[in-house]
Amino acid sequence: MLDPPTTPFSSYKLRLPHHRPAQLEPFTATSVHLFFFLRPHACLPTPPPIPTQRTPPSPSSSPASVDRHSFVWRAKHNRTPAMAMEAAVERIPCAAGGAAPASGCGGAGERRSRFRRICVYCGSAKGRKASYQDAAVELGKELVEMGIDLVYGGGSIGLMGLVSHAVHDGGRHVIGVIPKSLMPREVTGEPVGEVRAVSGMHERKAEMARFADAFIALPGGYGTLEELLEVITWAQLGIHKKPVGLLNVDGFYDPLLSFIDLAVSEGFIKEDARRIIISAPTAKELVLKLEVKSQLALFDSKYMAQEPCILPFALYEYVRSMCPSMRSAWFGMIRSHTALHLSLRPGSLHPDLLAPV
Ligand SMILES: C/C(=C\CNc1ncnc2c1ncn2[C@@H]1O[C@H](COP(=O)(O)O)[C@@H](O)[C@H]1O)CO
Repeated sequence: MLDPPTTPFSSYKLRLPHHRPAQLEPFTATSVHLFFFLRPHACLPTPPPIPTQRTPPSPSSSPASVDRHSFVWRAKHNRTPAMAMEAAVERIPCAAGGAAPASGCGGAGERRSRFRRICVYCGSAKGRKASYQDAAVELGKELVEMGIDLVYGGGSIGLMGLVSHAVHDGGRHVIGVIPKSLMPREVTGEPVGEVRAVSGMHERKAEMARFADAFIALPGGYGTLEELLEVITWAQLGIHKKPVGLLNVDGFYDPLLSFIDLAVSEGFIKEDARRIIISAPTAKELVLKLEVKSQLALFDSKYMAQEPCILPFALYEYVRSMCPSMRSAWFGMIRSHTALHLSLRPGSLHPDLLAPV
């Protein structure tokens, strides 16, 4: 059973079945997929070989046929649901609501995220509202909490200074990538951490993107928007597969998101390209969503080609086990992510995911 929704997010725990057996739903044939979904990519087993003789997917698979399909898949991987669940729980980051592993969970320096380094784009000004500044510090602390290093545009002015100091003070590594022309202290202030000088703005953006496993934009101005839109465009073109997040502090990015939705409805941006952008109002939620998104991409590339019905069930199991207050956000993400797969196997989406959020 999960804690009531009033509990702070960081204190949610996923209960193992042997902790509260009476309150957990029985394992389903699909529980096993949680294991594969949550595993760090380095540990993923080799995907099953594509059979030479395949039955083509029926145009509308029933849930029963999906269960059968899942059962065959599980048999191939030779794991019981209990083994899978135990292993999966071990791998859930604590801040994501998972049970703390025996080794302990927390403290600066320990990496508990699948991301090694996140690139943060943000204002060289602080903005008018204190909430923007608070969010920059909160994001820095979240990176520390999750054991993630920072790459950013260098310098210590505005929100850039707040986030970089928070990460540096928390003991994580900070890389500032800065063009030589912006290096004078009177332009950008005194940077913390490692400073990498580059010849110009283009090289800077390429370097920042190369170092990062994911991107987050805090509120900012032209510079932030330009960096953000470029990295979204690169994702659209398939230049990278790293997740991109908007920290939508106090609805700062609502007008931009509305504009992008308009561009979708007017036929200038494709639906799936719209889904490149992940947004959340708090750093904790955003980092977690980016983790989920990153897992989705991994799961897709490893398994979807062979087993298109697995993903929706794996995700459903995953979300069901997490913080209730975030379920609707995740269900929305999963629904849109699986839209493509629905067209392959309509019966493969769990009915709960079809309900409005
Ligand atoms: C010329 C101005 C400030 C120069 N200072 C900057 N130092 C470092 N990085 C900067 C600077 N200005 C822009 N950037 C990059 O763009 C983003 C912030 O731009 P915004 O327009 O403030 O949103 C940031 O992510 C940096 O990478 C006077 O403005």
